[in-house]
Amino acid sequence: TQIISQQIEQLRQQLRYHEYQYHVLDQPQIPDAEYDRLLNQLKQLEAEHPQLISPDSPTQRVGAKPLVGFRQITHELPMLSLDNAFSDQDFYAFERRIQERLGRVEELTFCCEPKLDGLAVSILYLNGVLSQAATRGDGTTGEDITSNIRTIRNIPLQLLSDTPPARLEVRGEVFMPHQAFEQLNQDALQHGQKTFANPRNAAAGSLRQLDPKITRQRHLSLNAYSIGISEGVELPATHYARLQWLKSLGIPINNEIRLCQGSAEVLKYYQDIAAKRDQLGYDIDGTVLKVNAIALQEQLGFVAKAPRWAIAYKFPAQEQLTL
Ligand SMILES: Cc1ccc2cc(C(N)=O)cc(O)c2n1
Repeated sequence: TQIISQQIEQLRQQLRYHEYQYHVLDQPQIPDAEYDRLLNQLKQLEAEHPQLISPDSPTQRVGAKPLVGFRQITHELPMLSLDNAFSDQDFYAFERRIQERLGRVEELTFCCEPKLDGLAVSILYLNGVLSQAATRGDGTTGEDITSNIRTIRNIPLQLLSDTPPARLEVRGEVFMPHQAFEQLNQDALQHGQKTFANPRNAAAGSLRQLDPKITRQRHLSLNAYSIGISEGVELPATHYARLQWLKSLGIPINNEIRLCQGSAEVLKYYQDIAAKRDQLGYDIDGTVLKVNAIALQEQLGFVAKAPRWAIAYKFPAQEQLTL
């Protein structure tokens, strides 16, 4: 069965390539019917040779049996939330704080993207194979939703690289496009089931299904927005380049991501996205604006979320008594 296993491996590579062309580049090379034919051919071969089935085969998307509950997963790196700006003034103040902290004057480059209104997830690839996925949860601990994440068609079960990193944690937003949301609520109405108030709730409800066969029917989508853990790879020096790198591995990123030089371009981007908000086909609730250079990100670090309801009122520094 050496020939058979070669046939199976060749079909798997073909299917992964076409999934990448369709879901990541939005440039399918073959009609859907041809893709389905290849997938059915692989299913047939695997059915005849079950010992050759592997979890990263494109046929292994629909998870196993329903879970009885979700395992907890602790994120090695906390998944952070973002501070908010509500006006141009807030953005100018944000940029000024950064410049002061960096002691710089020249313009900053920002990586700008729409802020998807879904829910944040963490997906771990071990040697290029999708091994574990979790919800953001409270930022430190989330729920294991691996079997549900595997059913999302634009998430690759295996990275498109011959030399994948030993460990790569992809962070991104899972969302339900408007078309899928309308379809889901229509079906729910016809079957006397509860409808969802908005795509975000629908995505959350679909990801927290115990039965992956239900999640699979919900037509969710992922857009990656950052890298968590990475081991065994030299990452690019800017956020934008890292997102392009993820895309080259077969991880879908949003196609409205742009680099902007200085605050004027950033605020123009914000207006551009606001203007096209209703044509995107999915819900967004703003934009996310990040300093592009990773070295500057590391220099700036994070501010632990101090409570807004408490303040320490300090005494003036005491003059050190010289004895
Ligand atoms: C660091 C971080 C945290 C949450 C995020 C959330 C989104 C989003 N909802 O699209 C995009 C980002 O670039 C994010 N980046």
